[in-house]
Amino acid sequence: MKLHFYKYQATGNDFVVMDNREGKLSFTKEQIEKICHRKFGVGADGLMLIEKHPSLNFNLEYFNSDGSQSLCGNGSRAAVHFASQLGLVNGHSTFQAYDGPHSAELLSAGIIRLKMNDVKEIQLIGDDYFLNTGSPHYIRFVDDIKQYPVVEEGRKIRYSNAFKPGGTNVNFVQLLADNTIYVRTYERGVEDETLSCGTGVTAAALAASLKGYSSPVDIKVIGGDLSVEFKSSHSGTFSEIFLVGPAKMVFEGDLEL
Ligand SMILES: N[C@@H](CCC[C@H](N)C(=O)O)C(=O)O
Repeated sequence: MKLHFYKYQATGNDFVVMDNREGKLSFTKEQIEKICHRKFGVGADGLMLIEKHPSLNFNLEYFNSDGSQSLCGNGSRAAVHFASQLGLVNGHSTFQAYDGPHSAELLSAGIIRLKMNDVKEIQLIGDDYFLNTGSPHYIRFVDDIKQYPVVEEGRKIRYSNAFKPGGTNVNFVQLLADNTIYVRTYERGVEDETLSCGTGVTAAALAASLKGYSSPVDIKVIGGDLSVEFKSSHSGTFSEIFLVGPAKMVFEGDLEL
């Protein structure tokens, strides 16, 4: 079976994207693993299908490279860019994702401003934090982020009893000057460090607000720069959360399954 695909990257988080508006595509876990495999397939952190939705601009089905599903912030930004290339949206868009409906704006120079769903609580676990920004995220603040053993330490927390059976993504965050943070993420479903994680940097920015950082927080990841805007309440909830950053189509082609 020959399938047409588009390859996207959003601050280095990379995705295979397919147009499934005719509803003919569906993949097994093994097929998703093969498409996303960096030696035997196209290679990607995740696979996205853009589908019709009865009332919103489109439906987004997101799969991690192991076939599991969750909300992907960077993937959602890339999907909005792709939907605009397909002519499904013009500037402002609405779509259904894993955690519910979202809206987004396509700003100039391929920057997408994605509205995230409200966050109702941040749990304190020792000196660390846990919250859900559409996907579950554990946050640990560290001093020397560039040297930190992200995969080794991330894997321990991801598979720890506290987060069974679903597991969690794990973010290591260094507080920098000028309201800026550096984030490195171990991603569940990829089971490795990725170059960027949108829901992860969103969680990191909200946790950084508990340490005095204010909206918008500027974020550095291995794959580039992002920012997160939000409003916080005295009761510890967050609303009006936006993830802002670039997404780019890298190439398109046909793959054989
Ligand atoms: N890369 C994503 C997160 C994708 C989902 C995550 N791996 C999970 O399963 O929780 C992002 O940009 O948010």
